[in-house]
Amino acid sequence: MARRKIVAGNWKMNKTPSEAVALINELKPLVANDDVDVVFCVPAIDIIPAVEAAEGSNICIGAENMHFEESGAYTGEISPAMLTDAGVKYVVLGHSERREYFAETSESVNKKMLKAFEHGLIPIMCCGETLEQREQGVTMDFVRQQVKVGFLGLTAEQAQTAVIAYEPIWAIGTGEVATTEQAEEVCSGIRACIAEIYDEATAEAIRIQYGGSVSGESAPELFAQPDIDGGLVGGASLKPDFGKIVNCK
Ligand SMILES: O=C(CO)COP(=O)(O)O
Repeated sequence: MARRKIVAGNWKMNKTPSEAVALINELKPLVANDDVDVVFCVPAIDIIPAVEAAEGSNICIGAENMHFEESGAYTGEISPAMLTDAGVKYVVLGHSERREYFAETSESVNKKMLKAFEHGLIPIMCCGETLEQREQGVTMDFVRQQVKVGFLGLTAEQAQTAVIAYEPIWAIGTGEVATTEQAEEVCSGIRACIAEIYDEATAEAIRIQYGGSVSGESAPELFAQPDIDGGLVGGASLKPDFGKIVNCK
């Protein structure tokens, strides 16, 4: 069965609640497409107005992070139940910016992956190498390790519904998009890794996105690759260009 494409915007730390509503209203008609899963991952404070603004459209709202505990003394954090109660369907986990600036590790990402599934949230787990790692030729080893640890303890059934976003760190926000060959090579390697951990059926089902300077111009070729099932889009998800990315053929 063909995998359904999934195009997600990662707004990062952009847009106030009122700006979020305005942007969703602006982009709603541009991203209307029932053949693709369209997700807007927004800052925590934007979630409730974003869910309301997206109601009746094909847009699902995602979060950019969550804590791995149910509740408790974790000042400033957001729990999985808070997300689901607010109408969130997806959650980005282990983005390289969180790994770099907020000390996230593959182990903490794994705890979050397990907790997300307990709450029926679909995780979009990010992985990807630095420029230095690419130059040293260790990209695939590094990404495989991120995936293996991130997926520890997940059942095949859970793994099949998870989304992995391959985001080479050197391509994020730099305007330097990976070549189609580089992106496909790693995404197919990730799929092979899932087949090793689980089985072919799980590898065939899991959706793998590419992220890193995706634009309306670069998306068609990237998304046409056999192992790339859509994208996780930063900067361009805040603009009408996101409509082109969602609708690219
Ligand atoms: O980090 C990204 C999405 O999570 C990619 O960001 P850009 O599309 O701005 O490069």
